[in-house]
Amino acid sequence: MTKIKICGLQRVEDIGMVNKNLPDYVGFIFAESKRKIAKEKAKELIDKLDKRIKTVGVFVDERREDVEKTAKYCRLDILQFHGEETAEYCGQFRGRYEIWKAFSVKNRGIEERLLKYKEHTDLCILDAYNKGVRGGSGKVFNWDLIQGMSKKYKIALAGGITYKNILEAVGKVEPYIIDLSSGVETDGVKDGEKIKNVIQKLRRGGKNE
Ligand SMILES: O=C(O)c1ccccc1NCC(=O)[C@H](O)[C@H](O)COP(=O)(O)O
Repeated sequence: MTKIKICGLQRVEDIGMVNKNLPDYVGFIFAESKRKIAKEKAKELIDKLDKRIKTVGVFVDERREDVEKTAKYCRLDILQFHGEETAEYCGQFRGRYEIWKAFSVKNRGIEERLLKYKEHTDLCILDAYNKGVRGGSGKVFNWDLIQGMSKKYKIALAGGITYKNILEAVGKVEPYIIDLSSGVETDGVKDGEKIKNVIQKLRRGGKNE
């Protein structure tokens, strides 16, 4: 069964929504973003989170010491690097945390990049390329560019996934995880109905619609 991550939680209400619907992972953005959260607030939310849900901290080109501080303080399970971090940088945290590295997909050259990180990371997130925006853009990329990739790499598919295209995404890319943020928001905040619908749709495979 494809796993699901809901990214960019910021409010106590968001925790209520995920606790009801139990995605496999939730993400907190510690980088510059409209979804940025302070580590103190993230900890407050994580303390209220259902223990069956794993926590992912999202960082962009952060100093190692600051990542360590935030990860320890919030007791994160997984570190997601969404910037220009090198494979060696990612590898420094390995063993203590699960390590995910995000890549924006522009062309078929993506596989060469994934190969460099394979030994140093646990999973790669394939996301849309958008000039000036690191993640959470709500834009879909051309999935043909990563055809067959999930056979060789452990992959999370991100970028513009919604209730409408989630099953097509799973069928075409066969990722280990589907990662969503914008697609479960209304007017820039997380929407409980959208979270429920998308998780049910994935888990029921489109049955009982
Ligand atoms: O979501 C953000 O605001 C963000 C900002 C900076 C770096 C990463 C960010 N998000 C990372 C994610 O894992 C998102 O879930 C992923 O990019 C998909 O987003 P969306 O296209 O909105 O579903």
